[in-house]
Amino acid sequence: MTSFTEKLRKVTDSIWEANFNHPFVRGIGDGTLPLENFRYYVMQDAYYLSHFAKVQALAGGKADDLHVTARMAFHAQGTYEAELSLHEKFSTLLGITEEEKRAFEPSPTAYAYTSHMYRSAINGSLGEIIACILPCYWIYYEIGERLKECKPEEPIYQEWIAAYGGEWFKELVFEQLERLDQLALEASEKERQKMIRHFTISCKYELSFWEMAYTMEQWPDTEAVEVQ
Ligand SMILES: Cc1ncc(CN)c(N)n1
Repeated sequence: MTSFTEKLRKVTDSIWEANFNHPFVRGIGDGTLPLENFRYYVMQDAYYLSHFAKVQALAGGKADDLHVTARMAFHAQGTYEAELSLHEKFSTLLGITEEEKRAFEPSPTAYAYTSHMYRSAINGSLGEIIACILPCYWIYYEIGERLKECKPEEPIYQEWIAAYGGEWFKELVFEQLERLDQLALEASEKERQKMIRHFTISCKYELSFWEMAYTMEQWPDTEAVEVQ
């Protein structure tokens, strides 16, 4: 029998392919991505991850089972210790200054994606939240697997690939896949439909996030807007 997560993967396959083929992702693999774009990405992604960790913790608060609460807290800690510390390291290597960090503003896409996750965390069940945050785990895991054999010259890109192609990340991804399959079995049809919707929107936001970094997205220049 096809599992719920296998179905999710299948119905969103074209969005996944667009993620894999995005020039930002390909550019990490072959080393052609300008560091300026990666620098922009690191700053926006640090913002994204700091909210992702909070949503993981909020999901833990929705669990009936204390073991799941503890696991979600562990996942939030992993986001903080592993992923955000990697970004700290990249920030130093890329010369991102304290002043730049203070002046930082989330881009429209980073703001919208994190808002989408909070929406599921406030209104949704544990299953809905996991469905919403799963693309964040799963798409990066598959990208890590696909780029594993690539040898970009840039050491920062090598390290990024090694992080998402690593065993620690794989275990977390598979744990969440199993969890969501179990929650989907226990859920009503209406809840499963919401899970599919949250998951699909997040897959699209993952794609938008690459595009955001590739174009170094900015908010509209309000100076240029004439007030009538
Ligand atoms: C936007 C985004 N999505 C997923 C990941 C991988 N946790 C990430 N670092 N950033």
